[in-house]
Amino acid sequence: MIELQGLTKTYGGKDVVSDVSMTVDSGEFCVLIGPSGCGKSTTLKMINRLIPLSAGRVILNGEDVTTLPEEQLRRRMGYAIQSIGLFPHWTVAQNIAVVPRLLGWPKSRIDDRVEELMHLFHLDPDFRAKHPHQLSGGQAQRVGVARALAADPEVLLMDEPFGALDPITREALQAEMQRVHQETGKTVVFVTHDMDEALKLASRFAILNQGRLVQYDRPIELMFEPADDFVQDFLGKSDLGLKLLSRRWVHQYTADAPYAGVRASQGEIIETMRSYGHVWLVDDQGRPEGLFGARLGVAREAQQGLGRLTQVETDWTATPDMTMKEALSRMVWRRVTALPVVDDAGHLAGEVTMDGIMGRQP
Ligand SMILES: Nc1ncnc2c1ncn2[C@@H]1O[C@H](COP(=O)(O)OP(=O)(O)OP(=O)(O)O)[C@@H](O)[C@H]1O
Repeated sequence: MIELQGLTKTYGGKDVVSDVSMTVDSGEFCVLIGPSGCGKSTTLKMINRLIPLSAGRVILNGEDVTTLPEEQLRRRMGYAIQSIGLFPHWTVAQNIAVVPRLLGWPKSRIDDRVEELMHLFHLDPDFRAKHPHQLSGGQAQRVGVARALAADPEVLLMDEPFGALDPITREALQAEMQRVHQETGKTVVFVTHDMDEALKLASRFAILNQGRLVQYDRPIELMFEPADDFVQDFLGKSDLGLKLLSRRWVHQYTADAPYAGVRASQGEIIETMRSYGHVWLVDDQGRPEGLFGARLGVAREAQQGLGRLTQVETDWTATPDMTMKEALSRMVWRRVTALPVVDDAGHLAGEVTMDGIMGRQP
């Protein structure tokens, strides 16, 4: 666990990081994100004292980081950065072993650890003896992260570690990072300005603006309860809403569906529609056949009576295990504000609606 208490950095009389307080719990993947120049890197570098604090404290598992000897600090906090900083004349194995060697580990323990890390990062054993110039960008970055983890630190600090990579390599490394985080359970503090990357990796977002921490929350809370207009605008420019819906399921949003049997009288159907704004017509087996109302562009027509019946076709029903993003896409494509949710037998089991998406926090 890391506690930042009133972290402040002043340059030339101006606070570039101002009174940042937050707690990163053990095993958390915390992403520092915000516009360029908002103080992300400065905050990160103050955590491991690469930049001295102007005010505040950093507490690592109960101990004040400013009182830790340098050597302990390097052991307990791994650090990986975009430009990697591998030593060019050293082999991959020597580069990974930097901190263990500084700590005076015996050679056999170092060799074992290097092997373990190369395996963890899917680096071929042949790479042990290679030099950094013989590696691709992605391989070098893996070595950089492996090096940061070498002494099994309590915390891993990462400053835009994948920023310089092409999109495909970057995605591969993000997936790898996700896996390594799950396998090692490390506490990670990760700086990025890339919202996609943040969403893929973060369990918590720390959003900074002009040196201040404006919100520290889980992604879902950011979406439903942005702390202020800045956060709302910042997130609004990303497709966070859609990304979150891609991780939600239709069964989480399913509500009871207003319906009428095919044999229902016109009066009954109209009455249900008056109450709910739309009504599903189901056949004798309870399978949805048609929809009155809830179709964009026919609302006025529907108000005056039943309006046009929209035939339900299989490609716009939803199933409970479908993502909400897919359900929303079907709604948009079919220009309807409600989709029938059907069970395995095709029976009407409920509905998902545009209002439900807007109003519900599953
Ligand atoms: N050594 C320094 N002296 C003076 N000002 C500095 C120094 N280092 C950083 N700053 C200023 O502090 C502010 C925060 O910088 P920082 O690098 O932490 O931002 P960032 O959020 O990581 O930005 P980016 O996303 O562009 O990397 C910036 O306005 C920067 O100009």
